[in-house]
Amino acid sequence: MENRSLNGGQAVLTALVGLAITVLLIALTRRRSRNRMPPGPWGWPVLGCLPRLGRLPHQTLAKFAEKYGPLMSMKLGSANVVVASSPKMAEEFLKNHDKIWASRYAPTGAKIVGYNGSDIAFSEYGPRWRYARKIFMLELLTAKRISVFQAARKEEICGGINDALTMSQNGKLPVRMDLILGKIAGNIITRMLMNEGSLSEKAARIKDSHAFQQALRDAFEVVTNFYLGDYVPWLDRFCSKTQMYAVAKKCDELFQAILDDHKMKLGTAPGQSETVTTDQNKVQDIVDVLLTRPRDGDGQYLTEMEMKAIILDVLFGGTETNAVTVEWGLSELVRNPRVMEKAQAEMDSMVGKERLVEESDLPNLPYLNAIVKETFRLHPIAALLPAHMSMEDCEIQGYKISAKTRLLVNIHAIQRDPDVYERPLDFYPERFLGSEKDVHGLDFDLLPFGSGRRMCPGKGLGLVLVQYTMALFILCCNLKPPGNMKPEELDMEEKFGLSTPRLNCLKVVVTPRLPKSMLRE
Ligand code: HEM
Repeated sequence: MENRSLNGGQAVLTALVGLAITVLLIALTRRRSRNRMPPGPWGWPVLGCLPRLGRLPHQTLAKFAEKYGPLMSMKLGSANVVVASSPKMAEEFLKNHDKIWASRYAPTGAKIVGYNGSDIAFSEYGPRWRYARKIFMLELLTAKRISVFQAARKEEICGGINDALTMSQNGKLPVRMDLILGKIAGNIITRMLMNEGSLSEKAARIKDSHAFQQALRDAFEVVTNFYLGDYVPWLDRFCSKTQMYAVAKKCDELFQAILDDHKMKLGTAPGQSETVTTDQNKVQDIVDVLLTRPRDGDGQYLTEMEMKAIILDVLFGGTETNAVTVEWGLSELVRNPRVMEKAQAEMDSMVGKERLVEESDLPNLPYLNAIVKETFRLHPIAALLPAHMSMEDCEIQGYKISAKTRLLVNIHAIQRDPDVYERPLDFYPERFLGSEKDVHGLDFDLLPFGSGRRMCPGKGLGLVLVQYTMALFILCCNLKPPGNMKPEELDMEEKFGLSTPRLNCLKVVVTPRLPKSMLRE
């Protein structure tokens, strides 16, 4: 009897000890995961995972995510980096914890060319960034200003198509579309910045000069090129920055000349707009607006340096993005004649062949819009969003991520997620017909412009540029691969960078669908 009650007591004791150990283990596991970074791939000493990223880091990171999950962490050099690779994770960072992650990591090249973080794209989150971004969105790129330059866009795109047709000699010769599209986008954006009517001869020469185009290309390279000091800061002193400073100086001289020219015409200095009389009938370009905007109620105004940084943002943001996206879009149409024929049929039935398509036609062209969305999905300009940075510690999915961690959102992986998109690698615009899904930053599985506080402030202009350029090409030309190349043989290899262009430029033969004279209407 005594023995039995002893056994019973032992059993209760054992159960209690077991329970205590279980509770302790659960508590420990929870605590460890609270203090733990998300899982991720191994890295080398000093360089971390950098050598493992390869030529196309967005694709490598997508493969890592298949193994380690949609929230990964790793060291790139000595930098702590987290990578979000699913729509849910993108929403966690860009919506649920947006404020914490709204700062930006600025690479050295961007700091040097971008006036040490005075621009919008690479500046840290703070009052000056908020101020400049507000002006950018509410004063520079208003719907009204975008619409005022409608005729300029049409003229430049028609001019580019005309050039392509002339160069191709009725389909005999292949044409480099990167050059045609780069020129169209560059001309449109510089006209919005520096409208012809407001330029002196000197400034007009600067705008059209080879030196200006070259300086912008060089600056883009400086911002985009890999720089080891951005990842291993103690190696910074051994890396040469001479070239970066030379490019920055060249750009600054050109931007200063543009400002000075406008100032001379307006008779003003920044922050002294009270003295300015502007001709109400003249279309104000972006530089005019920057120079003539009155001081704010609290006495704030943009310094000349900030204005030049904004000019750089407009040139960078508005040119490469548009040209690269349209080049991908046209590549897909060349590779998929079925889609091209369907798009041309829509164009013929909605617009006809007696006139050119107008921007006001765009809402009535659902298939074209689906093509543009599908292009943004398969070929996002920012395959990885430019690195965001956390301003304080942040807990996500039970993982504790420390302040100053860099965030990469893998848009490439998200927009090819087989759980979201059936046959994700196919170019199939029909998937968007009748769907509410759009690119405005609310659908976390389609984020070509990002989302949240850092989302692209040029989305309205960017969309219309891509849609309208595609529309005019679809209406006015036939594009085919050169020689005996079959459409499906066109290579679609990517190059990694701030934008994600084609590795090899698109070369096609171009023939007219409409009389060439219509392009000069
Ligand atoms: C096809 C067109 C375009 C695409 C796909 C595009 C895409 C993007 C993306 C993905 C970002 C980063 C968002 C993030 O970090 O979350 C961005 C930022 C930015 N874009 Fe665009 N963009 C386009 C056109 C434009 C245009 C036309 C402009 C101006 C004229 C512009 C100016 C900017 C600026 C200033 C930023 C930095 C915003 C910030 O950091 O606060 N973009 N864009």
